[in-house]
Amino acid sequence: MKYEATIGLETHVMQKTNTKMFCSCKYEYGAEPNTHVCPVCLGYPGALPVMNEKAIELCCKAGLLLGCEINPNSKWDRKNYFYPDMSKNYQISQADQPLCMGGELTVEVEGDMKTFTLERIHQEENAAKNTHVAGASLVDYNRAGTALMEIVSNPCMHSAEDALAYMAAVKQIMQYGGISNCDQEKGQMRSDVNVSVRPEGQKELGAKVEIKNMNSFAFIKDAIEYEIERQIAVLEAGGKVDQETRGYDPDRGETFTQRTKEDAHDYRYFPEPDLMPVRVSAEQIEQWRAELPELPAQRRVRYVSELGLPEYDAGVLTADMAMSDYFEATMAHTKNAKAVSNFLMGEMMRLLSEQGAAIADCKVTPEKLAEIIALIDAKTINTGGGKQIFEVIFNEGGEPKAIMEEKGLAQVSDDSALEGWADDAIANNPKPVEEYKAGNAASINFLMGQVMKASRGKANPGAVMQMLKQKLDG
Ligand SMILES: Nc1ncnc2c1ncn2[C@@H]1O[C@H](COP(=O)(O)OP(=O)(O)OP(=O)(O)O)[C@@H](O)[C@H]1O
Ligand SMILES: [Mg+2]
Ligand SMILES: [Mg+2]
Repeated sequence: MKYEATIGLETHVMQKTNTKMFCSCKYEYGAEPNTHVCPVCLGYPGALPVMNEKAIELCCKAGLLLGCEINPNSKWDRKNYFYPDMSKNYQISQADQPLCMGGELTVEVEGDMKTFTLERIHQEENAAKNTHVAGASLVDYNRAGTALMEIVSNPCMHSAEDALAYMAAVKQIMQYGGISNCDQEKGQMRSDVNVSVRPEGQKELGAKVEIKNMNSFAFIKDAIEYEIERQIAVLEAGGKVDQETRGYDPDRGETFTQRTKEDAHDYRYFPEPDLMPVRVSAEQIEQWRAELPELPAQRRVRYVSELGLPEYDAGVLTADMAMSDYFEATMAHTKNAKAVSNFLMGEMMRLLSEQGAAIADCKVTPEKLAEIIALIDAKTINTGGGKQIFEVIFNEGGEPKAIMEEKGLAQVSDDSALEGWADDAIANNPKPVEEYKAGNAASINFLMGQVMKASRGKANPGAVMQMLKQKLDG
């Protein structure tokens, strides 16, 4: 029998707010444990929560970026559970009236464009961080109460590849939108992965297994693939898949039972009596919409249609927001988009990856790159000279013109110098000369190479080619 897998993701994203969701404690990653806490986020009796407006703005903007409807009237609920990561014994969340509803995302998966739909995005507060050590569990409440959104997809994905493409797109959009840094190593983006399997053609979805709190894309891929196979094997053996929560063991590449059968009802949600409903006016939504940044997909289209870049370049440049911002900044000082793109995809990416550096710390500023390109366009230096200058500035800093002079990189177009090198190349290489004259046009490239070498890369290649042709053809 053939089976179809179905996947739905609940993606938790920590928003970039200065303070926590319902109190004025700061959140600082890596701070001394339990130093950013107060009666509200520790849940002392009688302490009253106060809503963080910035978090509401970021959640709504995330919704607008993902095509959601913004709910003008959402409300808060308590999700009750007993576990030390939430000392109040409930988490403030949104049950039936979330801030954002619906939404969708179109992404490329292995060459096909696919649209995945969202059920909702709701605002909630984060739980504390538990660390389990031998014989004990340690709790750090610094993270408790920080602003966290949950982006819930519909069960609309069918493979690990779908899920990864979806998550990568969500991450990119959150980063571009300034909603979150989505640093997975810092737990800023974590997903609960829901997987089920059904015989092909069956209408109802199979029982779902939820793998909670996954932050590595690689582990999510492995866990989904393992789980699909496991569930198919259960069905093939005539068994029934239990609805349960499973954990993923990265060392063994397997999932294992954590908790069986747990339903949303078990949490016993009830309305939060200490907070007013959230009212968002139509004017406010329009103002936020107007503030939204351009997304990678929109930038890609613009780079092709307005700047004339190849699709490939546009895709590479927009994949990383910092790279794309650098490209934009350079374009403020030059009109030569292709030259900028070539430098970024070539020298810049090579040097950054060789040195494990970040573009934000790069000594070649957008202004300096534009200046190097201007020197090339004016034929003051050739492209090779430009690359040398780029690398020097990248490593040591400095000014393009000064480095050009210091290294003697100014291009030689002067006829007498070129003529001397061309004559030498012809005299010393009778074989390629003969081949060229016999009709093998490509042989001239060897002679060209000799002249460039003799000039130590400084000859103007166009002028050299012209000079050689004149001598050989004439
Ligand atoms: N049969 C199924 N197979 C795969 N995924 C499913 C299936 N049914 C539901 N899902 C997915 O499971 C997720 C359910 O998330 P939701 O937040 O609504 O409930 P929950 O898991 O009970 O809540 P929470 O984990 O936040 O306490 C959604 O992403 C949905 O797409
Ligand atoms: Mg959920
Ligand atoms: Mg869940």
